[in-house]
Amino acid sequence: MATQGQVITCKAAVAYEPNKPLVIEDVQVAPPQAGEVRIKILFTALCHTDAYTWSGKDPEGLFPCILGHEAAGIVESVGEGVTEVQPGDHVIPCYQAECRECKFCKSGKTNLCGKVRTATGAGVMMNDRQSRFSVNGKPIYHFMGTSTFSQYTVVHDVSVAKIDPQAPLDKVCLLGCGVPTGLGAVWNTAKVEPGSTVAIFGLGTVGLAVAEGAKSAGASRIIGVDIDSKKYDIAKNFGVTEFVNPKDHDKPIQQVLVDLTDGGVDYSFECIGNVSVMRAALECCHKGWGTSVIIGVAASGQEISTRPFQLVTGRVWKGTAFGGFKSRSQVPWLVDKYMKKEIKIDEYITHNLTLGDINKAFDLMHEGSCLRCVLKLHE
Ligand SMILES: NC(=O)c1ccc[n+]([C@@H]2O[C@H](COP(=O)([O-])OP(=O)(O)OC[C@H]3O[C@@H](n4cnc5c(N)ncnc54)[C@H](O)[C@@H]3O)[C@@H](O)[C@H]2O)c1
Ligand SMILES: N[C@@H](CCC(=O)N[C@@H](CSCO)C(=O)NCC(=O)O)C(=O)O
Ligand SMILES: [Zn+2]
Ligand SMILES: [Zn+2]
Repeated sequence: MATQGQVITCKAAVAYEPNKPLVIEDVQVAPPQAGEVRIKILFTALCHTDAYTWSGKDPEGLFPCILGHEAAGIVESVGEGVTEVQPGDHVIPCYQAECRECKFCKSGKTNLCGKVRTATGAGVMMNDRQSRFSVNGKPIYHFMGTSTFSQYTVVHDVSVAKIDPQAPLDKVCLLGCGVPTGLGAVWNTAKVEPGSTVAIFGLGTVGLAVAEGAKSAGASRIIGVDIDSKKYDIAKNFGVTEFVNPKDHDKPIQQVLVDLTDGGVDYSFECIGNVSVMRAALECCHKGWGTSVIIGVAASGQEISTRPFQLVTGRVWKGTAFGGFKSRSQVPWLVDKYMKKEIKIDEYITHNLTLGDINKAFDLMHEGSCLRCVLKLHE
């Protein structure tokens, strides 16, 4: 192809400083080096974690950078030694890598991968610890190893899932983060059994995907907890059977749930990123076996606490990244499940805009009516 081996100049949204509007720039994207893949990003959604890093509260946040990690595109070119994808392949970039060689991958105990994590946390590529992005010669940091708010991006080959070319990229881009995270938190991390009682704190995309996963796992009661009562109408379509607004109660929310469920829920999920809610989510679990899964990302400096007695008496506190899914192996499987209509995606997409509207898309994210906004990157 004409662009292979060449620097590509394209449009990208650059975050120069925390909370300052993103700037659509002409960005130079260097060719992929050994073990790297350059992807033409066609569609990207916004996730709450992009807003979190942009806010300046992420201890790994680096500026200037190109945010974005929930996307789909087509491989433009590959670097030396890349064997598993080739130009023209349809792919989803994966912020959680899967190398199949490191001690994490080999352990069989986790979906975390250690191969490129130090580089992705430092906003650079492994090979030369440099960025492939620049504006007028000045480097721009990568983000989460994906940087999908750009018409072209460079990622490590261990961070690319090759998917069915028939799958609509404007939909399956959501399988880059929020939907798998919620489904996997239920299926892989908690392993919810049929008949279980479940509480979900926060009914955004992640919480609704937890509801969808819990329904498919056969949970008998799925209690949604949100401070925005408007969420209940939409949440019913994802499997939520009861709704509780903490603002309607004088008692602590954990007590409300314990009273509602004869001693507590079997499983709870925190899908907000609020450490007080994380405590409530643990403490609303049933004595002896209740398990609480932390999904929300809390700001730098925030810490969780509870009485150790809560754990001594059998409650279990867990966390999950990308729902425990092994990215390169299981994202294609999730795409196939969507194609067979076994999981929802379209229902999470409430807005469609273009890259030029990205600041408006972030504004929308803070409105209760927006679940996922998908941006089209090319005309
Ligand atoms: N662990 C992971 O791998 C992973 C992956 C994706 C997202 N996340 C994180 O998950 C969280 C949720 O993401 P999202 O995109 O669904 O966010 P979102 O903002 O769309 O949803 C959050 C919901 O929580 C509700 N809420 C806020 N404060 C509340 C409170 N005190 N009590 C009850 N409800 C409250 C809001 O009304 C909203 O409905 C974020 O922190 C995000 O960074 C983690
Ligand atoms: N740099 C952040 C990390 C935040 C975090 O926990 N990220 C999740 C994914 S959120 C996707 O929307 C994750 O996968 N964590 C595991 C990892 O980063 O290796 C911070 O320090 O707060
Ligand atoms: Zn995300
Ligand atoms: Zn690995």
